[in-house]
Amino acid sequence: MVNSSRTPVLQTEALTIRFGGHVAVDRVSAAFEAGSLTAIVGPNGAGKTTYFNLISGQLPPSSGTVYLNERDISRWPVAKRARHGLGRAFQLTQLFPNLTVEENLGLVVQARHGLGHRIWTLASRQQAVRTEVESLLDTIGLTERADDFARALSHGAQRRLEVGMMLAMDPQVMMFDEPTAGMSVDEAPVLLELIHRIKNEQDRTILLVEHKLDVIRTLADRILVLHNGRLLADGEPESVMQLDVVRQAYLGELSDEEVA
Ligand SMILES: Nc1ncnc2c1ncn2[C@@H]1O[C@H](COP(=O)(O)OP(=O)(O)OP(=O)(O)O)[C@@H](O)[C@H]1O
Repeated sequence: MVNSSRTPVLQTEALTIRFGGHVAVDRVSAAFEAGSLTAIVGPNGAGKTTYFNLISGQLPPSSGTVYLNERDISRWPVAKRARHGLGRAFQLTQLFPNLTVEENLGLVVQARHGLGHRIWTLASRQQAVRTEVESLLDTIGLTERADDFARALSHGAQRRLEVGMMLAMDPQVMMFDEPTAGMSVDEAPVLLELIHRIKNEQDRTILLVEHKLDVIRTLADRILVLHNGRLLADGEPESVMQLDVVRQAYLGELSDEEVA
């Protein structure tokens, strides 16, 4: 449940981007708190992925602001946003196919420790990295596959390894754009369960672009509905999904004039 008295970790204020004459994201203001999972929904072309790109830094806004812990990060490049706690699954983290699962995780953990703990001895640093990698392997359910090459994993397991690599960066915010796209019916629930656990066990702020209503109902504390780049509704899933305007827009039955 979102507690509105807490300071948001992430916030967008009148965030807007135009492509020529087309406004793909149109003055979207929303705040996201620690420990919350927000699903961003809307018909095809509503602006969901573009909104994500503006938050993670792949696109610069035409106007409006993105705040991370109350700092204006609107003009920061992707890598700087990532270093300051914005993690985006399957984009910022790239697997090394010819390294093992354990080595992939170790690289990210090592990079973080190397930067943050220069005064440690080599031995204590190596031990800390090992312990953290073991814990990550357990979290993503790949302990048994630790010595396998990343390229040998199934699509679903590779996505879980990427989530593990993102977790290794210890982000405050985790963004997932249709995380189960292209997964088999066996693989999708495993990844969703992992996202659920991350949400429950850790105080992460999670943003999820998702089309599947059952997934949204299971995972989300809150739904943002985008339509033609505008924020059409924002609230708890059950009440938002009841709104006629949302049902019609979500199903694509509403003309642009009716929601303007
Ligand atoms: N780089 C770009 N240049 C021009 N138009 C763009 C660009 N990126 C997105 N758009 C347009 O902005 C609108 C929003 O696209 P976006 O991909 O964000 O929608 P979406 O809600 O994520 O859709 P889907 O559910 O189909 O992925 C679309 O009309 C799209 O064509």
